[in-house]
Formats: sequence, structure tokens, C-alpha cells
Amino acid sequence: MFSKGKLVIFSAPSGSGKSTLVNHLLKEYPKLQFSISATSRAPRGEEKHGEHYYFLSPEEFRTRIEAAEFLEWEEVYEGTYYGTLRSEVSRIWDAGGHVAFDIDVVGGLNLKKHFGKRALAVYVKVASMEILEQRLRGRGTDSEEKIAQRLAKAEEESLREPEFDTVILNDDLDRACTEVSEVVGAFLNQ
Ligand SMILES: Nc1nc2c(ncn2[C@@H]2O[C@H](COP(=O)(O)OP(=O)(O)O)[C@@H](O)[C@H]2O)c(=O)[nH]1
Ligand SMILES: Nc1ncnc2c1ncn2[C@@H]1O[C@H](COP(=O)(O)OP(=O)(O)O)[C@@H](O)[C@H]1O
Repeated sequence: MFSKGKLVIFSAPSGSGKSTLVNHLLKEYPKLQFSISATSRAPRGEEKHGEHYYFLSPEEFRTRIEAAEFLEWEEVYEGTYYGTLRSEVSRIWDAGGHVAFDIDVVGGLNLKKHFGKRALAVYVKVASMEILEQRLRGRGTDSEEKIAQRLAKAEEESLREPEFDTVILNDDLDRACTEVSEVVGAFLNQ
């Protein structure tokens, strides 16, 4: 286990555009496959178990923590767990792929520490908190309370930007997609 493949970690405050950029990359690099996180939050809209997340009850999540099934996990928002299952990385590597993660800043830096040079840690940045707020509202998936929670967390997360290998400014989407493809392509080919 864990003897092959690379890892590309995308972290940023919620609403910065991680999912948008990761989805673009997954189409461009077929060997790059998405690590499906586990969460104890409820599915939103069209989200499906085993595709967007593994949706677990808080009890099941805690049982799996006890069983050491997670590479990293966190209570990202009060009462809501998120984590990366060890089995996700082995599933993708065993199939000959590279792993792409869309996770929060603390989780991303923990994975980078764990995997070292085998991993590229990318921080996705927006030009201002106002733009972040506009994107969170524009996405139309979160209540006012959830938006406030995410903005409060964003302030803290942005302080850790210097710890990442690469920073991508997601202002113009086409330009950010091109930049991210170049950076990730170079890493996967090296
Ligand atoms: N540590 C950690 N954070 C995660 C994981 N999966 C998702 N997250 C983060 O949890 C936060 C909430 O995710 P989600 O509710 O899907 O919301 P969104 O980022 O607003 O789309 C985001 O910052 C995600 O990046 C994981 O496996 N581990
Ligand atoms: N460069 C961009 N310009 C304008 N809107 C964007 C851009 N990138 C992403 N968005 C939009 O912003 C919202 C948040 O993006 P998303 O990828 O869900 O963020 P994250 O995964 O980081 O929470 C979505 O509605 C998305 O379509």
C-alpha cells in the first residue's frame, strides 16, 4: 500500500473554486482521480453517496476514527466531521492512478506532511473576501448561517497560504484553469 502514484491536494477557503478547478483537471488528466471524502453532513441537492462524498452518520464516523481508517480527519464545522479514508488512496493507486483531493487547509497541509515530495499542495486564492462572499451566495447551496461560518473560517485559513507549494489566483476562470493545468501537468510528468 502507498507505494505508487502521486497526490495533488487542492485546499482553500470554501467558495474559492477548488471543486471547479479540480473538475476541470479531472477531465484533462484521466489518470487523476478524485479522493471521495467521508462526511457526517447531510447530502445537498444532487449529491450522491460514493460519488461526491461517503455520507456517514456521526456514530459511524467515530467508529471509523477508532478503527484508524482515516489518513486525516477533522471536525471542520462544529459537529460536522470530514476525513480522508486510507482506502481511497490505495483504491486509486492500485488502479494505477494519481489522487486529487479537495479538502480544507488544515487537512491539506496534514496530507502534505504525510506524503512529502510525492504530493503537490495547491492553495486556491480569491482576490478579496468580498468576492468569496459573492461566490458563496451565488452558488446558492448554503444558508446565511453556513455562509457566515465559512467566511469566519476563511480568514484563519488564508494565513496558512505561505505553507503551500503553489498558489493559484482564481479570478478569471479560464486563465486559472490554464495555469492549474500547467502546474499539475509538470508535477505529474516529473
Ligand atoms: N480535512 C478535511 N476537510 C475536508 C474533507 N473533505 C472536504 N473537506 C472540507 O470541508 C469543508 C466543507 O465542505 P463542504 O460542506 O462540501 O463545502 P464547500 O467547500 O462549501 O463546498 C471544505 O473546506 C472542504 O474542503 C476531508 O476529507 N478532510
Ligand atoms: N473564477 C471564477 N469566477 C467566477 N465564479 C467562479 C469562479 N470559480 C468558481 N466560481 C463559482 O464560485 C462558486 C464556488 O466555487 P466552488 O468550486 O464550489 O468552490 P469550493 O469548492 O472551493 O467551495 C461556484 O458557484 C462556482 O461556479
